[in-house]
Amino acid sequence: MEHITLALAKGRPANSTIKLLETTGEYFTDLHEDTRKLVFYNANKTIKLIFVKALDVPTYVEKGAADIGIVGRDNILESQADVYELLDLKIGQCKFAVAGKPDHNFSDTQKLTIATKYPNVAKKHFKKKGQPIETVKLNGSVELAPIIGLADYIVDIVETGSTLKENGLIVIEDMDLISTRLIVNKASFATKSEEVGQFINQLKSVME
Ligand SMILES: Nc1ncnc2c1ncn2[C@@H]1O[C@H](COP(=O)(O)OP(=O)(O)OP(=O)(O)O)[C@@H](O)[C@H]1O
Ligand SMILES: O=P(O)(O)OC[C@H]1O[C@H](OP(=O)(O)OP(=O)(O)O)[C@H](O)[C@@H]1O
Repeated sequence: MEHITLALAKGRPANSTIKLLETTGEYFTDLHEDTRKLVFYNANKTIKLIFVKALDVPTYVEKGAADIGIVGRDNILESQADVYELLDLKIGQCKFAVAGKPDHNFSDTQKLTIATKYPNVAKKHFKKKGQPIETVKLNGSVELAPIIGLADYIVDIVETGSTLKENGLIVIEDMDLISTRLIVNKASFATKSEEVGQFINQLKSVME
């Protein structure tokens, strides 16, 4: 059988994903060592595991540099990559939301400024509503933007809601539900169907 390349998002959900892979019996040499290595192999070298910045995972998969990717749906939506999304790993569950100050009072016709790590997601959401916006791309601490006056609203991830609460913000509108998903390159889905199918079934069997 051909080997498959699996791109895993670095960051918060990585540890749970690795645990899930190990539950299927796949252990990766040196993975738990204190190392800067980014490429790992399972025992019989049928899986090459690469660690990639989360937003790059859909790009690796779309371009075929990885056959399979495991990454948050937030990054899949933001990347707009043309890939198959085949499995919800139910890890890293949160949601996208529009949030702002409780006393927000902006007219619908006014062009709103939205601060976000996810400008494509924000643009798509407000376009559907016919609301003109301008986005300000931030890379973290997004909740600061409405407080400081950098933006009218934010589009960000909400999990427990405590970051919003502690900064005096509220959810104004719920958006998409997010969790860690398995995505597959369209060509690999056809040419490596057996390997890809087996990998997905292994995961499914330990999730039930
Ligand atoms: N409360 C949460 N806040 C942020 N991300 C969450 C949360 N809960 C689950 N997630 C998932 O975890 C992923 C982000 O993890 P993390 O913040 O560690 O990534 P990161 O690599 O630091 O991100 P960045 O590339 O923005 O630096 C998100 O893509 C999302 O799918
Ligand atoms: O609803 P909560 O449980 O409070 O979680 C949501 C917060 O977590 C994320 O930030 P992260 O910790 O990734 O930090 P960041 O500001 O660097 O993006 C997200 O951007 C929110 O700020």
